[in-house]
Amino acid sequence: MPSLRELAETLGAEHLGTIKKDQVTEIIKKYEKLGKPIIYKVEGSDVEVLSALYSSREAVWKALDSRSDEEAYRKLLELKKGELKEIPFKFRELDSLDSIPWVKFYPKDGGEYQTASIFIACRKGICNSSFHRVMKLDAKRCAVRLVPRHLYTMHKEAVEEEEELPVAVVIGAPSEVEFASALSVPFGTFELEIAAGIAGSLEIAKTPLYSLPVPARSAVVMEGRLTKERVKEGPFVDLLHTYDKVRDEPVLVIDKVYWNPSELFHLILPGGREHQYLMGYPREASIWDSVRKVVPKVHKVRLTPGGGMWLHAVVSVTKASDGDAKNAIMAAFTGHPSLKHVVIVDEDVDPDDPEQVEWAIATRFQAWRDLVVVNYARGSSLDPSAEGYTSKVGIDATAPIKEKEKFERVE
Ligand SMILES: C/C(=C\C(=O)O)CCOP(=O)(O)O
Ligand SMILES: [Mn+2]
Repeated sequence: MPSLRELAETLGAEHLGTIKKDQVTEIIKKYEKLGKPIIYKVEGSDVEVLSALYSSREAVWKALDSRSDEEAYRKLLELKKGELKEIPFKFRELDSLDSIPWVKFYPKDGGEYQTASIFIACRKGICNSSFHRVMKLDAKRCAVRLVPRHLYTMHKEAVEEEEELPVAVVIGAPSEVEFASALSVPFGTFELEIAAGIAGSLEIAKTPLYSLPVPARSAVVMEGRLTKERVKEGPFVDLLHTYDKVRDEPVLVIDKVYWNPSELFHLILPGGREHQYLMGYPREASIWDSVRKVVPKVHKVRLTPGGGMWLHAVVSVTKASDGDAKNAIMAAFTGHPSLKHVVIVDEDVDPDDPEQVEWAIATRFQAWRDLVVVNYARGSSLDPSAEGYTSKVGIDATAPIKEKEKFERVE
């Protein structure tokens, strides 16, 4: 399993030296457009940082040691458990939270944040690894956004039993760990074992205070406790490039901060390409898996950038019967419950080309026949237009099978 440093160097990372905190956002944005990873330091910290790593589809393939979407999707979907090999904990202790880089990425963000922070917690025999953004409150305390999934449940149960939840926060973990921690696997499946399955095996070390398993080849590990205390977290620019609202979220009290200087710390630009690929790519895999069960062939699944690689998908398929496209719409919504709008196109339309997709809607779609609307569905917490429920829309922009000639795209 290559470390983030090895992967970044393979992808031709550019070394930038030290940059000022208020330049971080602009610089990452610039290099994401170029599809080039960068290695740098942020003023005030000795920790070496990596950004713009997953800023192209090819970089994601490389990270997952794959040569196509199908190969990468299969690795993410297999959910095969691999061996966790324990080695000694060799990190060096840092003075405080202030020794690592913290960045306020956008003017109205609620504070300085960590964005590549993976939380590892174990409780009652179940371990979990998942991404959660962290907002710094002071030298010992942070606020953590717990989207209602597994860590949220573990913390809720701990609070109900009047306990705190010990956690390890890992930053700069190998790619397989990052992608596995962005997956939506059943509760009880430990994402680090899935990362080990993707990579073959995974070296882990147990943290000194709480004995939590962390990837040994990571840059920073923090040990702390998720408490019952709540504070305002946010606003914070999310995948959709809007300010996610302020919520009351749990306080994380930090006990120890450790550093492994041979690995690279990771800062992900909120709402940037890397954020979209890391969160969206596993959901593409899940849509692909769901749709391929109901149509003869799925050619491409694209969670499109305008929808934050989260709310909008275009899927190209080969149909066996004309009703297949409607089933593909329903399958896509099942594969990714946060999906809001999906367009199904034929194999002659490229989902990567918005003009071709629009052409398919213009020439092959009739709303009375091809529009699927599902009201009062569960949508994404990120959608500022949703009020409790979401309306989901599916567009069947495929041509009738028997009339291919009439709908031919003439080049
Ligand atoms: C992907 C999410 C946050 C982010 O990375 O900004 C969480 C959104 O989860 P929903 O289930 O769509 O509410
Ligand atoms: Mn989980």
